[in-house]
Amino acid sequence: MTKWLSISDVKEIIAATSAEEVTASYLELIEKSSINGYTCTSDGALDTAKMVDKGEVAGPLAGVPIAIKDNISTKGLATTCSSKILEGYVPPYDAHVIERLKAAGAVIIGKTNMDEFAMGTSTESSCYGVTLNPWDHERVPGGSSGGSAAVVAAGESPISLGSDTGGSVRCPAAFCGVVGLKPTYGAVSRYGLISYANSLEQIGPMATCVEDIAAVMDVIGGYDARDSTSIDNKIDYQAALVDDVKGLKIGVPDEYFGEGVDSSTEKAVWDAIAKYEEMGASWGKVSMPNTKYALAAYYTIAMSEASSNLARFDGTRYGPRSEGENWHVMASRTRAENFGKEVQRRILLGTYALSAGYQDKYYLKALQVRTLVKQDFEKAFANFDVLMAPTMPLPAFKIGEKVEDPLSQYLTDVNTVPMNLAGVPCISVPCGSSDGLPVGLQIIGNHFDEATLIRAAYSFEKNTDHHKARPGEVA
Ligand SMILES: NC(=O)C[C@H](N)C(=O)O
Repeated sequence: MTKWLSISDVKEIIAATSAEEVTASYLELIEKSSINGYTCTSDGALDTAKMVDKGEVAGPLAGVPIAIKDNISTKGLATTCSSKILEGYVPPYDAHVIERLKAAGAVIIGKTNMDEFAMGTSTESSCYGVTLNPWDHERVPGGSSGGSAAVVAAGESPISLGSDTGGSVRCPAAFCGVVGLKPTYGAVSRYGLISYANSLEQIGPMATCVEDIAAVMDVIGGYDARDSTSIDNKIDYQAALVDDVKGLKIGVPDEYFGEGVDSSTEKAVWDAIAKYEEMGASWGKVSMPNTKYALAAYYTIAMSEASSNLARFDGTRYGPRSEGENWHVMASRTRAENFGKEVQRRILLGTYALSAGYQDKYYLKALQVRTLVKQDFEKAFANFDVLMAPTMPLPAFKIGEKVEDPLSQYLTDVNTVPMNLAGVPCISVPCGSSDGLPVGLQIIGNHFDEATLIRAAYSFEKNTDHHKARPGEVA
């Protein structure tokens, strides 16, 4: 079996052999892997595949393996958010997206490594250790869904799910040279996604091609009453797979090409925009003046929400418990001993931002900035169909390079956090390289206009070869 299969390749191989053989060969690849992309594999994967072969399970993804980020609840399969505090936690229920995938016949092959509680841009804060970037084992795969991107880039799963709070799907997709979509806020149910910052995050797919992104979205997208922010706005993702961008109006925001953007990254993105022009689209500059405040607002809001969401991990209900003479001592010891450094930093900063006397100064200010950022997008979409920018300002950095200086790591999120503040959809597609490392083109759309995003991304793929680049075998 060849590596780096698309969903249609997998289906062809299943037809010629069996779903069981396909699943078994992926499990074998995972077993031999040297990138530390998975936190565990699923014991039930082969059973599901056998059921597909017997015709007991059918659906659009019948027999197709999918890797799942470790913060998405999977019934009977450990879900730890790559944190010691959830060691041994096995959810008694499936997240909405998992229910949908199972009903579509997909084979949940395993859980993927991530930054602890999705807090990071490198997967280095995982309690399981970093995942290696398949393009260069000395570099990070991006984060926080680093495992989900790396296993697709390494050919260890055809597709995967990540979650994106401030770039967590798009950043690793860009760093690993795969496609990653963050849907409109409310397009995919968050039921069963362990919350980090719930007003910002969405579950999104990763794959080697746009076609597969659309196929997964058709399964996981749509309304779910169990998530109060789910919106009933059904999109036909696969119908948007049309190779035609004639007349498409592209806005290019200057603010996304600012200080610190790597020159080869910038060139790859401009080359992509020139390609769109050649394909019949037009482009113009657009100003998004509040972009410069987005990063500070994002981190204030994300940390505030995290400090509240993570209060539930206190040793009472799940995970390990430290000894203590009363509940308070037990809970604080459990938290101090089992949350990692980055998570503790964010809980402290978030608690501070929400505390009496500071709330107006930080949290409420950040919410006001959030409104301004949203207005920038509204104005831009009055004149343009999509916006384009580099997903990340630089290619994958070295493991350890930004560990001691968390601010320098936060700064790498400049181009991805505004979309989470605004709730708009965006996709990262491979568009070239910088020093042999993949570069991602970020295409941003208006609320619930995933169809235009998919059409733009698909057309690019049909007219270029960037998405076919694969990491060499790195020793
Ligand atoms: N979760 C994310 O989307 C990643 C972002 N870098 C953060 O740490 O918040």
